[in-house]
Amino acid sequence: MMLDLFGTPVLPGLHTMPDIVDRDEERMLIERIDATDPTPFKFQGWTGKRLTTSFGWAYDFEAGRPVAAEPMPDWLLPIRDRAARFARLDPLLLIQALLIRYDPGAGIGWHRDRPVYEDVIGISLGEPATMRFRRRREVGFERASAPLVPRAAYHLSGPVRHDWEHSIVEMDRPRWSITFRSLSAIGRKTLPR
Ligand SMILES: O=C(O)CCC(=O)C(=O)O
Ligand SMILES: [Fe+2]
Repeated sequence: MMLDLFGTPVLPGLHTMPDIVDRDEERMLIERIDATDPTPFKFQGWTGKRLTTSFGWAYDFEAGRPVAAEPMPDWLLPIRDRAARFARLDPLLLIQALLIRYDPGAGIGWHRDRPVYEDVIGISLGEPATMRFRRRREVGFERASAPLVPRAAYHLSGPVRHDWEHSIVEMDRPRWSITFRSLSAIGRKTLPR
């Protein structure tokens, strides 16, 4: 994380916590993610190298809307509860889980998460990575970055979630992530019940 002289996060709304899972849990979660048979992210005929499985809700990028997905499996619920405690949220508010496997050569391009979602809490597994952030300014972009430490959690809320875009550069070695999301006010109006 970028810090100023007083150790204050430069990106308001970004919070991190080391070791939200231990090494045994990391191994278990990676096996579980792989066992869900994650599928390539598809968008407008383009197939990405990033493999994903969604629980709770999935965002259908082709249709441009959220669709219901399988409920979160039992093995994921204690992890969701831990993520919620870290973010100081009621675990039941985390209605979506996205499991991602980044094979070598896979990354994620510049984006903001869909507006139907509010809080984003991520857990990094496998290879260390860097999350890059940028925000448009009158001239060019303001930029920042934060390390994604294996087994650590990050929470994107407020300005870093709404005003900044984020991306992860392609890596040579595999990384997995689990992200949990709560609904936004827009999402509460949009999602079918
Ligand atoms: O892999 C990660 O930690 C981030 C994934 C991400 O930005 C997303 O799914 O929107
Ligand atoms: Fe994202």
